[in-house]
Amino acid sequence: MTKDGTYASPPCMAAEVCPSYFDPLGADPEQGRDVARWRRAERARLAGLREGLGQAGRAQGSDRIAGHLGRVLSDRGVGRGCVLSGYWPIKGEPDLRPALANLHHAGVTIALPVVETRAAPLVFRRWTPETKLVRGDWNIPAPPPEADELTPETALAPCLGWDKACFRLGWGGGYFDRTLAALVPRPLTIGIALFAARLPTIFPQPHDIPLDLILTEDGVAATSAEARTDR
Ligand SMILES: Nc1nc2c(c(=O)[nH]1)N(C=O)[C@@H](CNc1ccc(C(=O)N[C@@H](CCC(=O)O)C(=O)O)cc1)CN2
Ligand SMILES: Nc1ncnc2c1ncn2[C@@H]1O[C@H](COP(=O)(O)OP(=O)(O)OP(=O)(O)O)[C@@H](O)[C@H]1O
Repeated sequence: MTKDGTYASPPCMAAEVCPSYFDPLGADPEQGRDVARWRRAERARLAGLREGLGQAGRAQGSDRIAGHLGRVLSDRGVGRGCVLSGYWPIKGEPDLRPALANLHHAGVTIALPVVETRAAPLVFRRWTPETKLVRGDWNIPAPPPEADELTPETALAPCLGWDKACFRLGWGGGYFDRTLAALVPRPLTIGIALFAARLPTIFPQPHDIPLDLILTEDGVAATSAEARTDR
């Protein structure tokens, strides 16, 4: 608004046409249920796709992603003294454990995500190749409760599916979205995915937070900055 009480540009009336337009909590609950059902089916399909690659196919993909990851991190100045969170692979997720060990030896502090409270943000705890992991929620190996709690500046997020706007489909707990919503400042988030797991859209819901970039065996497949200029 200008000093004389007029608007510098005409007011936008979109909220009067569709009251939910500016209200992130105004999403249609029925549509939300349809999306949740569709996501469950897609998770099963995408997990099957990964399964179908076999051990050797998945290992090849992991090695290629690890190669690209090294470059992406050094391009963005992630190195000695930085805190990076990885993940311990489950259910055919790309296995970046050798890359995490190499980063540790290069002086990067590595953390792993831990579900300490259900339906709450993840906690990140320090990992080194010597850390004895314990079985956490969903049987995911995680550092023990006495490992140092860290705040990652860069976070790797394994994706079952992804879209060009950098939205991620995970295992359905909503953990990464809750975590990114709570972390200030938000870490640089790198989705780790197979190129074939690309979806035209994940039908983003109000709680979904886009990642900064998606890294696949073919290299950087999407970036948030690119998604913004696409609009
Ligand atoms: N390797 C790895 N570690 C990770 C993640 C990951 O995606 N991969 N996570 C990334 O976030 C967190 C764990 N994510 C989880 C996601 C879902 C459920 C779970 O209980 N899923 C239910 C379905 C939930 C629902 O549909 O509401 C289930 O399958 O029974 C548990 C943990 C932290 N660690
Ligand atoms: N910030 C949030 N606050 C409260 N609930 C949330 C939040 N983010 C996600 N959720 C809940 O989590 C549920 C699952 O979310 P979604 O389908 O996006 O999971 P996902 O990203 O695939 O899972 P994950 O991150 O665990 O791998 C949603 O239905 C939503 O109710």
